[in-house]
Amino acid sequence: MRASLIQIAVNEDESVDSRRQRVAALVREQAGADLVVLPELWTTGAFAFEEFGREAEPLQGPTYETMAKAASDAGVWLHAGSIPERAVSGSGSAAQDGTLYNTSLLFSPSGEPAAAYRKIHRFGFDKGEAVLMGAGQELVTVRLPETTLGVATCYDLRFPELFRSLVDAGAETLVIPAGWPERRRAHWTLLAQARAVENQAFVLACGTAGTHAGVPQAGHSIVVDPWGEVLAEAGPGEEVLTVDFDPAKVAATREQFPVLKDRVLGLQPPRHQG
Ligand SMILES: NC(=O)CCC(=O)C(=O)O
Repeated sequence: MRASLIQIAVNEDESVDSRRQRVAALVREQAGADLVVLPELWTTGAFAFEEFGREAEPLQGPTYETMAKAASDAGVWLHAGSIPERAVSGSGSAAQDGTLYNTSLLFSPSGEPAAAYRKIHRFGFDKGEAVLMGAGQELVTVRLPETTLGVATCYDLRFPELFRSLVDAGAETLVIPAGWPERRRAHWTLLAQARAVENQAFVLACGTAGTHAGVPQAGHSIVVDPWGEVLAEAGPGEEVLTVDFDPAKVAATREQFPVLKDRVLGLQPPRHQG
């Protein structure tokens, strides 16, 4: 299976619409890949909080339309990264009208919508995304012919229980678009490898490059196999990271080294001693 991770540079000197058209052209260039992955909030930048409201789109807005077409032109499964979504009536079970979400869009090779995932863990503690956006409530997996994707976004990477739930739901390839800052790059690489090893799954983690809102981005998109080996890693700048991998390695690793079968669930809470 061939995956291309497009590590987009998100700089303020490019308009959202120009970037959208430029990214669509990059997706089209990936014809021949099975899966193409874009980063988190690449229209605005994940740290450009003031842009979230200004650039928010309904689920089926301009980014959706442009990316659906790019997926079908290229004939690829496309994880189109995430957009600032402004929810409208009927756009999701728990959605409130007008609420913003950090929503990932996935398309089939014919440009049909395959899934939408609203980021569950919002970053920023008591500011930024954490206060501007609503939290997603639903896990998302997507069945491809070769593998089952489990979807998460950026800060979600720090929450291992989310990934274990995705694995319990059948995920074999964990896809993580991100806008991860340079100053925590060591965490990015370490956590991507940890999620691969503990879940015996492929991890495809696609970040942004460039600098927006004064926050230099880490780049260094990474693909890790179920044994924790790094199959490919990007540099700091804009880059298309292409990797061939064998999805059957997930089942083989889980069979040869069956740690997931040794999980002990439902432990008793500690008793007070002394
Ligand atoms: N956009 C994000 O979720 C940033 C996450 C981050 O910077 C971190 O976890 O560290």
